[in-house]
Amino acid sequence: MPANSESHSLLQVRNLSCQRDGRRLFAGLSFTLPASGALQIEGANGAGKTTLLRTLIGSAGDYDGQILWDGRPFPASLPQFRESLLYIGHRAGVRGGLTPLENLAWYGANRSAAMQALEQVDLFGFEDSLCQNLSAGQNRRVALARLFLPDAPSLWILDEPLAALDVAGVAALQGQMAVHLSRGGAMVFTSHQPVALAGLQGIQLADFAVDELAESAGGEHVFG
Ligand SMILES: Nc1ncnc2c1ncn2[C@@H]1O[C@H](COP(=O)(O)OP(=O)(O)OP(=O)(O)O)[C@@H](O)[C@H]1O
Repeated sequence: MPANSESHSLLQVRNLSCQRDGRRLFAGLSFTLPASGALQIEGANGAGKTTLLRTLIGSAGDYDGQILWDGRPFPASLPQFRESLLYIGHRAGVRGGLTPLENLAWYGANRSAAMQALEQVDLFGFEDSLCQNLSAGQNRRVALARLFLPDAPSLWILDEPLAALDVAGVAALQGQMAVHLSRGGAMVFTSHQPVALAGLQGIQLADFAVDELAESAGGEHVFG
């Protein structure tokens, strides 16, 4: 089946536009993300990357255009979409008053799976420390450990996953992203840094900004 066929697409975005505080962040944004597709959203600070991700996960309903999951539009498909979604936001969702093991348990991981995931992100020995006593990079690793759990959901939406990671952490994450894609998973993420990932496609949000002189419509992009 061709990667860009309607039936094979996981996430479809059609003519998406969004504004905040009277300012249009992006307009005419269309893309299709199939299984094994990876898309990096790029743009300057304040360009609207986080707003776009929050729109894609169904947390911001004030947009124009259409978002479809598995061929069915939001909001009707949101329950099925959320079953397939692993979202790690800017603030990473790590509870400081819990340990790394307890944080992963909160997401449903058993002790054995959580320990293996924490080892993968090089947090062995820190599993019982309170996260509020760990560094920024270690807390980011706790959040990212969810990507190393078995049976991770098929769609990853990640806001700045590389932020605060050291060189080894970036390499480990890129490796796990490649594994996920090889298993038929898909991902959309923001990053100000280049990400080494075969087949990775990119969108510059500035290309979808609207100014007073010209409305840019980027056309349909198919990634995978
Ligand atoms: N709820 C909101 N109310 C008003 N303005 C908002 C809201 N959310 C975002 N904005 C504005 O929209 C713009 C885009 O914000 P966003 O966080 O999406 O940018 P970003 O591209 O992710 O930036 P960065 O690279 O700095 O993280 C900013 O100017 C921000 O102030």
